[in-house]
Amino acid sequence: MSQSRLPLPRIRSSSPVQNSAPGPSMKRKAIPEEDEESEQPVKKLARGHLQPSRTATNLTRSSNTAPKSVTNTKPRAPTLGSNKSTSARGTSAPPTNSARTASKPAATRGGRTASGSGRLGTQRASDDRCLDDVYTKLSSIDEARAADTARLAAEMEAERAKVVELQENHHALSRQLALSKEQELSQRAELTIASDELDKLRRKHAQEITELEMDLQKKDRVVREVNEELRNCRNDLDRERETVSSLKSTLNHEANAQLTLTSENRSLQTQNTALHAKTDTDSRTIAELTLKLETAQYQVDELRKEAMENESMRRKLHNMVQELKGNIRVFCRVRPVLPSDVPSPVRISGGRSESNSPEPPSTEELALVRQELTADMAFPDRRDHKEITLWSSSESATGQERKESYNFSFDKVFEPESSQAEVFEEISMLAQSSVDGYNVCIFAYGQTGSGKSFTMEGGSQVFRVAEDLQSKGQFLEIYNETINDLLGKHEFDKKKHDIKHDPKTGSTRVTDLTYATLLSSAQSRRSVAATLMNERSSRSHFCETCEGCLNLVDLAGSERINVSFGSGFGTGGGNDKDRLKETQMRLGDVIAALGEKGEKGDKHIPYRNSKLTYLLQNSLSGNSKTLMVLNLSPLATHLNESLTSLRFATKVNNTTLGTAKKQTR
Ligand SMILES: Nc1ncnc2c1ncn2[C@@H]1O[C@H](COP(=O)(O)OP(=O)(O)OP(=O)(O)O)[C@@H](O)[C@H]1O
Repeated sequence: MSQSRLPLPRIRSSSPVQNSAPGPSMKRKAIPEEDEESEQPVKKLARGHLQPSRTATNLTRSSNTAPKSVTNTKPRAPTLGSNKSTSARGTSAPPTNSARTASKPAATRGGRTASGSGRLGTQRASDDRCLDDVYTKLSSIDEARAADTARLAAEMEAERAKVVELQENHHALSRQLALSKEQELSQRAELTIASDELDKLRRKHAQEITELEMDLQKKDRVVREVNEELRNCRNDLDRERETVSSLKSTLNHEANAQLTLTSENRSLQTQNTALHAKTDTDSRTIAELTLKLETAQYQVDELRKEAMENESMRRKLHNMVQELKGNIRVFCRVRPVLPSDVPSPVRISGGRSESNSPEPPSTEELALVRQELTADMAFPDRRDHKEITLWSSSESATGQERKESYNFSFDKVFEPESSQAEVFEEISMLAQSSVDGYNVCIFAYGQTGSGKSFTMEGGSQVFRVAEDLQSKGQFLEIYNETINDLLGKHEFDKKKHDIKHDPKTGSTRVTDLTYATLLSSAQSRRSVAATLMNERSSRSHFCETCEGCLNLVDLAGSERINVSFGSGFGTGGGNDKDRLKETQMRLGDVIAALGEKGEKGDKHIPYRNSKLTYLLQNSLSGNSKTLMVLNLSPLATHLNESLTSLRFATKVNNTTLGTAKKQTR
């Protein structure tokens, strides 16, 4: 009963629902759904109708859905009469009495008959009231239903109009669809044709592309070649640019130089103008000077003539002086004490041999040691420097020290402190004679290490005269009675050299000797050997000859040969020693014979006894000027040797060679 009091308007158009099931609640639910379903397609159709420009496919779909929608939304005709079970509620007419009667329950009627009449009457009255109420309600329901029906009819009408409209739309759309299909077909045909054409075009294009690709490859190659060429061109260009830039800089440089030159040129032109003016002045001066010069030249010629006459006079006088001095002269030179003369312990410990002090010796200590080492000698002639005195000390038989003095006098005595220049000063006087055309022989004599070579070669001063004499010279050494060409190709040349004298001219010649200009080349090849006595000892007799003008003789060590060779050399030493000593003796013999000849006049001179004396024959004869330089060691240990040398030199000094003759060529 409570369900019958639900709001009635909501069940007004539920005729299809009436068939379905039992409860009114279900009816209420179904109605809105159906309404919505039936309304939705209509809305859709309306939208579809409003969009007729859709594609053919869309249109087809729309046409498929449209009829369904139409079907669904087709308004149903009222089925009031057809549904018997709902006819009472489906119609709007009020229910009839018969129906009301028929609807009275049978049980109610039977019960009233069976019970009491009072209670039944009451009961019937309330039932009637109820029934009246129901009828009242029913009549209001009927009214509402009638209103609903009218509204539904109106709605149905509207729906029908919509359906008609939709159908029209549908027809229009169908036509449109057909048209579209036709269009589609024609378009498809066109498409096929277009596709064929496209295929053709594709093939054509493919062919064209192939050709183009080939062309492209060709062009690529060309491009590569062109690129390569371009690169080369760029490189060339870079090089050209560099060249251009360097040329530009050169150009700039040159331009600057040109500017400088131009300015210099201008200044030079100015100078030139000034110089021209000066030249004019100078020309005048020159003319004056030329005149003066000519005058001076005349005077010079006059003076030259005078000088030549004076020179001739000088030579005569010089020769006279030399002759007055004697044609054989002797110089004596004492060398200084050398550091090598000082014993090594003294050199290291400074003279205090007992001390191991590494300190070098003081100057005073060294002077003291030197004094101790030096022989007792003096040079008394302080003015002319012609004397030397030596003292020897010995023990007397009584055991007392006995001192003996020895005085010697020579043409010149040089003290240890004498310089090479001083010695040369004196020697050059004689050497000058060779320039004047005399045969000159200068030989150094003395014991080993006494300074012969030093005097003859030191500073090459003597040889300067030789160079003045003649540009060429011969250099030889006599070693073991064999002549060795010092300018030859080998150290000891194999050639046999002979000495040739020309009695007519008084000249001497050695066969197969090499001529040369330099003394140094000869000196380097000289046979020099270290001996026990001397660090640098020449054992050869060294001679230079030049057309018999000047002979410079550096003799081998004299008396000390015994000492130096005796302990210093092994096999063969004795042979050398004997020969050297023999040479000295032969020279002494010749000089002694020359001295005696001076006294006797017909004395035989043994020149041929040695190579050296034979070579020097013309220089040692009465026709030449001879100088013997006696070199002495200052050491006390060499005193005896020094005395022997001094005695030999005195013998030579006392020798008279006669008058020298001038060699004319
Ligand atoms: N006046 C001097 N002043 C300084 N040193 C000298 C002097 N004389 C000689 N000497 C030195 O003494 C050493 C020996 O001299 P040099 O070689 O001239 O002797 P030498 O007589 O030619 O010897 P040898 O006969 O053995 O050839 C050399 O070292 C030389 O320099």
